[in-house]
Amino acid sequence: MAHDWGYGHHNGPSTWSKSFPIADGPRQSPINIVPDQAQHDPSLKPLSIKYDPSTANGILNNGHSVQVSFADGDNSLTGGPVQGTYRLAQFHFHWGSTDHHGSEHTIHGKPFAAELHLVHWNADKYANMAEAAKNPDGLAVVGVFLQVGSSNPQLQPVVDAMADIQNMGTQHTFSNFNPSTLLPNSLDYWTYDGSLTTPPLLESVTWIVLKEHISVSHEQMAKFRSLLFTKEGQHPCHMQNNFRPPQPLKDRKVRVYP
Ligand SMILES: NS(=O)(=O)c1c(F)c(F)c(-n2cc(CC3CCCCC3)nn2)c(F)c1F
Ligand SMILES: [Zn+2]
Repeated sequence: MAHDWGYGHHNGPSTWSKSFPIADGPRQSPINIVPDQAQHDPSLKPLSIKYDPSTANGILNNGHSVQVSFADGDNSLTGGPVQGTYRLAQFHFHWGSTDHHGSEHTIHGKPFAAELHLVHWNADKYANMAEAAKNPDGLAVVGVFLQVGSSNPQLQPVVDAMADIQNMGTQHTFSNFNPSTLLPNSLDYWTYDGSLTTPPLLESVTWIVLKEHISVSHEQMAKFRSLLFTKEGQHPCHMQNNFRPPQPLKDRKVRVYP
């Protein structure tokens, strides 16, 4: 069944529950994070992230975001709230039509201009990403807020590659890129049990949202918004506001490290 979900008036987040009833489930993402209500937990560990830049193997406009994928390799997320080793599959972004909104998670109800998601799957327990995504401990996504300010040179290779993937369905080679250059200095985080923020909205994600943001310039954000939701030849529709709003916390607690 071809899904035509998107972020428009007729196929956006408020319509997703029609095809994906889990949209109203008990552990949906994103959420609003209230720092003073987050709980300390002595069992939480520091995050350990090690990536191999040689495994970057392409950049894609999938009609929902810009995504850089990685070949299976020595890209590990360990420690933090997770047990075992999670392997990086891809990273992508969500952003707004202005610099004042666009992130998926919010802090005290405040959105950032954009949010980077580094998607990892539990390689100790599952054979691949698709298998992992069907299990409650299958995925771990690191979320990093982007705040508009000075230009971020570490983002520039991704921004430059956008010229080659303007239309939905286009991809380009993208190699020798180390996504840890996109991480802030501090790996302090909030964590909670959640879901994919796009259909199929599977409730298989341990979310790890970093407290420290990275910078992005207004001009770099304009390049994100130059991407298109639409295919070549279709009436062009700029890729922006590709974020799901915060979902009910329900019976969940947010924990904080340290
Ligand atoms: N915003 S998010 O929550 O970080 C986020 C993710 F974590 C994802 F894993 C995906 N995702 C979706 C698939 C198809 C798989 C197809 C097989 C079944 C699982 C999904 N690949 N990656 C995704 F699109 C996304 F937006
Ligand atoms: Zn995402």
